[in-house]
Amino acid sequence: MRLTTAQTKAGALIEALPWLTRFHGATVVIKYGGNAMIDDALKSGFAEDIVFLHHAGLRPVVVHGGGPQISSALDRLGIESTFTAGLRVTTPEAMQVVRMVLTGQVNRDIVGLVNRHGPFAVGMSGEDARLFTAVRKHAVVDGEPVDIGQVGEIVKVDPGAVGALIDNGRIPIVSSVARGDDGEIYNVNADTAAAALAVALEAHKLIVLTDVEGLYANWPDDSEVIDLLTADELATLMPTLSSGMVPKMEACLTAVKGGVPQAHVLDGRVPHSLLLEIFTNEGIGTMVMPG
Ligand SMILES: Nc1ncnc2c1ncn2[C@@H]1O[C@H](COP(=O)(O)OP(=O)(O)O)[C@@H](O)[C@H]1O
Ligand SMILES: CC(=O)N[C@@H](CCC(=O)OP(=O)(O)O)C(=O)O
Repeated sequence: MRLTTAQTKAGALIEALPWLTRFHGATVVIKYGGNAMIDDALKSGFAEDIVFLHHAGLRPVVVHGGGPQISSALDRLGIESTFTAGLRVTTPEAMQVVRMVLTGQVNRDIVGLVNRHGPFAVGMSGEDARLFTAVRKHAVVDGEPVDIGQVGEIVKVDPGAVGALIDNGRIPIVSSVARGDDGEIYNVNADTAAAALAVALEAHKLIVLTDVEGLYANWPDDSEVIDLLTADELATLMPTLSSGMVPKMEACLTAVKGGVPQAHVLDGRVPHSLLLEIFTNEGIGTMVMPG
């Protein structure tokens, strides 16, 4: 029997039923960033997905980065961007730009896109209500600690304000800037910040959107995506990973070891990848599970 278009659509909705049941009330922390955040149509689609999750009874929280946007702002100001071990070397001057771009620009853009659909999104910085407290982080290169400026390592998360917003029917949108008890502000990698928040909120899932299909088994060869791996398998792989995948997979590992049952890396270039991952039987991207 040939299915009509309407029947195919009904089939897709019914496929979502067990997942709607399973994830009703679940807190999902979504890291949105970088290169998945450049295209306008994808950005609008991302906002729709977040609102869809909200209406479907999940509790979405967005933590965002904005590395490419920071780099172009620094470039316009004639400030050079350098990275050590995947982290931006952040001078006090660069830190002002990081804060301005992440909290003042990227955060506002995402809040605006979500709020096209209703009064849901509330933007926050990790500095607000002491959400993220950080200390100065040193990168390690060839076994030696290297000063990378005002880059922060999160040592404490107070998720109270985020929880209160969710309980109030809002969708928190959080920039990855942290405060220190020393009075400094710190630039935190957004993957790392998302993992720390997922653990503190006891989230059911951490989803990291990026600009590749998932973790490739033999990078730079992109013919095989690892669809599932345990935390132990990932820990073994960690020393072999490079560039932007290091903080991403480290974030998945931290989340799962911290009690989050599932952490995913998904292709943010695929329209509605969030919905495909959460509400279809196949799932997509790379999933990390405990064990
Ligand atoms: N094993 C791997 N699998 C997939 N991507 C990898 C791998 N190793 C390194 N990469 C690189 O990591 C990049 C993702 O990190 P990054 O550019 O920091 O992402 P984002 O901008 O989404 O935060 C990919 O575009 C790819 O170039
Ligand atoms: C310390 C550090 O490197 N911070 C990042 C923060 C933004 C970020 O993580 O953005 P993406 O997720 O878009 O890469 C940076 O300055 O680029």
